[in-house]
Amino acid sequence: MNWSLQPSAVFAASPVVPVMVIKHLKDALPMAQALSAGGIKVFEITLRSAVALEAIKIISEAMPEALVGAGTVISPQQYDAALAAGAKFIISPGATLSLLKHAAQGEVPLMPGTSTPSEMMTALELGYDHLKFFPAEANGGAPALKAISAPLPQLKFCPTGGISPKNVANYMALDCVATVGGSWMIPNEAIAAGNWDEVTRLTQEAVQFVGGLRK
Ligand SMILES: O=C[C@H](O)COP(=O)(O)O
Ligand SMILES: CC(=O)C(=O)O
Repeated sequence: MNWSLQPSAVFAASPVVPVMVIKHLKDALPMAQALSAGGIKVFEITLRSAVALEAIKIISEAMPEALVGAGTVISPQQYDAALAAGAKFIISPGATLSLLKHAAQGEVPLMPGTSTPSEMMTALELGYDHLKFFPAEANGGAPALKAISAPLPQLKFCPTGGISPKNVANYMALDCVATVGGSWMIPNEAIAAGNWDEVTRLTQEAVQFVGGLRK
């Protein structure tokens, strides 16, 4: 890999990676600023909305110090589009061979989503050792990740999907976990109401709590 940034730097940047769904472009900057005010330095903007690429561009330009990446990238074409929009890293819910091979030749790191030993071994064979464990809770949560990762100690994970203050400590207790992804600090009601102070408050709480659980 000849990436401009190491995935380990993305995992190290914040104890929590906010999984952002931006439906309206007007929310892009206020959401990123509210998260930043709460202590977040890394942003995963999911390509789940029509304005996502534009949101990546706006936030990257306005906050050059921020590590702005794209999530829900499921094809080589989307990898290229996110890169062109300014994404510094790419996250996927899955690990197709076409995406793994494409990103291995690309400029920015891909953190593919995996949930089985075979997917993890395929990713490792192609040079990927920083992976997402997705969807974490639905796949058995921290006990499952502990068991799956035991024979694969080379791998580091960012578990995502169903993580909340109630279960996050179970993940952070694992040697293979230094950061988790989630959307609990960006509730839909707060976004709809433009209640960015609430997003900052929840983010501060999350960063302090999860940061305190780092080893
Ligand atoms: O698909 C869901 C995202 O990965 C975030 O998951 P979450 O909303 O359960 O935190
Ligand atoms: C959920 C996830 O991993 C993604 O949307 O990229």
